[in-house]
Amino acid sequence: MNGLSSAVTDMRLTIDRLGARGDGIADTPDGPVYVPYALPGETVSVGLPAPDPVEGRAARSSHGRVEARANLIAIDTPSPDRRAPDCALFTRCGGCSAQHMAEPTYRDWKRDSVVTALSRARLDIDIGPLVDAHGSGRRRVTFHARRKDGVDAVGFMAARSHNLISIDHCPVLDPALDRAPQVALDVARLLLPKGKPLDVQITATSGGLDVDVRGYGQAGEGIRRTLTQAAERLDLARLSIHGDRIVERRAPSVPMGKGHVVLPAGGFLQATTLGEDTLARLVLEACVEAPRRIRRVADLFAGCGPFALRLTEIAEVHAVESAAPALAALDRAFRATPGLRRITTETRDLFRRPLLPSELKTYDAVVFDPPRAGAEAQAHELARSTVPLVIAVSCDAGTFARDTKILIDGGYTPIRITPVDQFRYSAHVETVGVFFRPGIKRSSRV
Ligand SMILES: C[S@@+](CC[C@H](N)C(=O)[O-])C[C@H]1O[C@@H](n2cnc3c(N)ncnc32)[C@H](O)[C@@H]1O
Repeated sequence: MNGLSSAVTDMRLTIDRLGARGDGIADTPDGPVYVPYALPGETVSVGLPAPDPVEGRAARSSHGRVEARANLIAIDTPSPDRRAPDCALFTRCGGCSAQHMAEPTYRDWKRDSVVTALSRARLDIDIGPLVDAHGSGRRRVTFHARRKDGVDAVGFMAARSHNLISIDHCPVLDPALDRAPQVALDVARLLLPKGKPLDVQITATSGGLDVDVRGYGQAGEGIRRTLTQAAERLDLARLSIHGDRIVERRAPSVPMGKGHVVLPAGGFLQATTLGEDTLARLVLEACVEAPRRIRRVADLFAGCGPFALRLTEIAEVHAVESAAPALAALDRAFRATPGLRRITTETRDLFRRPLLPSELKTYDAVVFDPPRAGAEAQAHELARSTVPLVIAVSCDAGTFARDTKILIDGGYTPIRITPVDQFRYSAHVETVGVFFRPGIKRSSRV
């Protein structure tokens, strides 16, 4: 335990544990103090800002304890679990929070976020080792673009601030995005004179770079012509504004299973190719290993079909999702790929209208992969259903734990929980949970 007096602004602390965002936490008699980039066992000198500034002030939690965020001044006794970061901008750039952790510490910390979320939900379930799914790196990046004092800048938000850090290289990106910072700057320069801050999303596709700009508003004829010329000069696959296609020079497609999906501009895509492959593999394995033959699967929150296009190799798939352009892209890919079983699609808001037990009864398996908010309404309906196999894919450990508890309270048994790391050096972790409803009869697997 550390001593913390409320009047002091500079102090020495010993770090006791890691927090969910990667901060070191010193447990003081007055409450936890969060120290960015500090590791357990380290003695650190920190500054605790006076109570007023919004950033870094000491705040009282709902339990009445002081939760303080300190600034790291110096690491007095470094941990053997500390490593040199890959990127010179680490600690200044807000993109990564964990480049300072040695591999075993990093892996334990990531896996622990799932363990902690499940134990907070009072669930005592075995959790598998973290599966690394960084692969060749992230295939999509969003840059912020601003004009300040007449100077155009493109980059990421600085850590704990609204300032922009200019980027010309990011080591967590796929090499196919090497020229993305320059492309973002070139495109932003044409649009920033309007005076609005922009987000420039760039995706590496089989056809080349796919660029979608947000924040600009309506594009008139003049700027459309200018952007079309820029797409030519920069050799882009496609350039769009708010998903409105300005020019498509080559199809911005990505392979999924045996199909090729032309991505809807700005639509959801798993962060890394290996991440998508890994999540889909875990989903497929669960179906193949099921105690009975899986003939019909509902793929809920299906996006543009990374699971459906692989599941169709073993079963008929009904893909449900709220984004119509994603389902249209899936349907086109399915129709263009010979030799697959049937895929049907349904545009539906699964928060408001989850599939009901009467609809679910025709499926041997249900996969759901919701946004961070989770699939609470759908989990409640599954809990009332007779679906033999449920596979929950999640990008948020907290809502995964909540939905898992609903399934278990509804009679499902967890078979395997696998954390997957496709957002290297960030606090994000994906989880795949496989659940069986006990008592399902074995059927012929042929
Ligand atoms: C995490 S993504 C997963 C997509 C897909 N499974 C994949 O791996 O690419 C979540 C998906 O849920 C969709 N979604 C968000 N809110 C929804 C809702 N209320 N009802 C149905 N789908 C929704 C999003 O459009 C997005 O495609």
